[in-house]
Amino acid sequence: MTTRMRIKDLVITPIAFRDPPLLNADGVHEPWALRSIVQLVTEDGVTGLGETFGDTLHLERLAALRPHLTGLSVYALGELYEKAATLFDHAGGAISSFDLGRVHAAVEVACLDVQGKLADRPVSDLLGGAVRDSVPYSAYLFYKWAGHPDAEPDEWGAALDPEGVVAQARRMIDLYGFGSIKLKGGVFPPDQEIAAIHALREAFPDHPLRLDPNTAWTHETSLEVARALDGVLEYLEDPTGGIPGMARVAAASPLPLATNMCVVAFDHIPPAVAQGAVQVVLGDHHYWGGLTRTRHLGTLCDTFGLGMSMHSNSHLGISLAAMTHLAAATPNLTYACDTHYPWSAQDDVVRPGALTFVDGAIPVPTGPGLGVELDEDVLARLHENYLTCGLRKRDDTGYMRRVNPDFEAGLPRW
Ligand SMILES: O=C([O-])[C@@H](O)[C@@H](O)[C@H](O)[C@@H](O)C(=O)[O-]
Ligand SMILES: [Mg+2]
Repeated sequence: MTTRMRIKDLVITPIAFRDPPLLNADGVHEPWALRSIVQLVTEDGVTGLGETFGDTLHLERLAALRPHLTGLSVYALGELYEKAATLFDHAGGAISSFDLGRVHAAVEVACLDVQGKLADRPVSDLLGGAVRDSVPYSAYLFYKWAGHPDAEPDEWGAALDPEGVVAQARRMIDLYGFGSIKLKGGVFPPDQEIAAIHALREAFPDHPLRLDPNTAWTHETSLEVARALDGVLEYLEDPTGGIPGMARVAAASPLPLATNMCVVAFDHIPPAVAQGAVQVVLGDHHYWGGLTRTRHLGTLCDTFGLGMSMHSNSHLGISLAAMTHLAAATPNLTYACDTHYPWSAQDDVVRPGALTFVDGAIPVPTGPGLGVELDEDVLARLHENYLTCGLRKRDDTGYMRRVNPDFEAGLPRW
């Protein structure tokens, strides 16, 4: 094996970037979002990039895996998975499939970036080849405060009622050209969120719409909302919790149900399919063990007649590039992908130019690997933010409670 293929080191840099006060069922986003940037270096000095979570437990797992990567081929993805599974005792139940997937994904994406660079091919080619030249994303709207407490209002302003939500949609669509819209719900009583969806429908008659309350509703409320928005939404995302709960709603819902909460690992698929719990799975390579495994998820969704869409959390451009290659190579990705990118674009670690929205879609990068370059100066600045911001784990509920001590976190809320 040539040294070009063998892993010498994995450099993991935790970072923090500005995040607006976006509201959700758990609370509100803190002023900083955590992430980490992965640089996988081969013995010959080829570097592969990855972007992953930044919470302490995940960073500790990556640090524990790091010495076991030395000498491994960047092509040995099966061996990589087995090493991580053994190290964290997946068979003995010490780590869930979901958490193992998170760890594996962090390294796998960087391996694919190296593979692409060695072969002088884009990552989409390594995943079976792009079936589309560009990947559509949706405008991901959030109820939000005008600014963080004790800070100036941000450029997006407040969105706390249907008018505010429509104004946010208009700004985001003017800036990026998105052709479909998702509203993060679970924040206000359901009738207010139904009113916001109707306002969006009136303002944007041709945009497919989605609503995602992150399990804030009971079975009865979920069905009431599904019936009220029948013919208005393309799907309803995670109205209630758990596979059996979703199955109960799905049995009577006129709308298809989607999830990124009750089906997040391969072992969730058999019960979800057997119970008819969901009609659309939102894949996410950061959860599902990387790009190759999420591409396999696409095939499984196709096999079982499930639609496929893509989930997002706060992220930067390395993740956006990876998502774009994956979505480009997944034929049955039947919906525009979610992305938080407009909320964090100002702080990107990727040099400008490789990823640009055109009419709400990202043209698939054609350069070798992920096709993006790291800006080391921005990385250093965001790492400094991490060192000084004091956050080590996302805590939307704790932050909300510091502002509003009466906030009740229990779900379902309505
Ligand atoms: O960023 C948020 O507040 C979202 O609610 C995120 O945490 C979810 O994971 C996600 O976007 C979703 O679709 O559920
Ligand atoms: Mg969701």
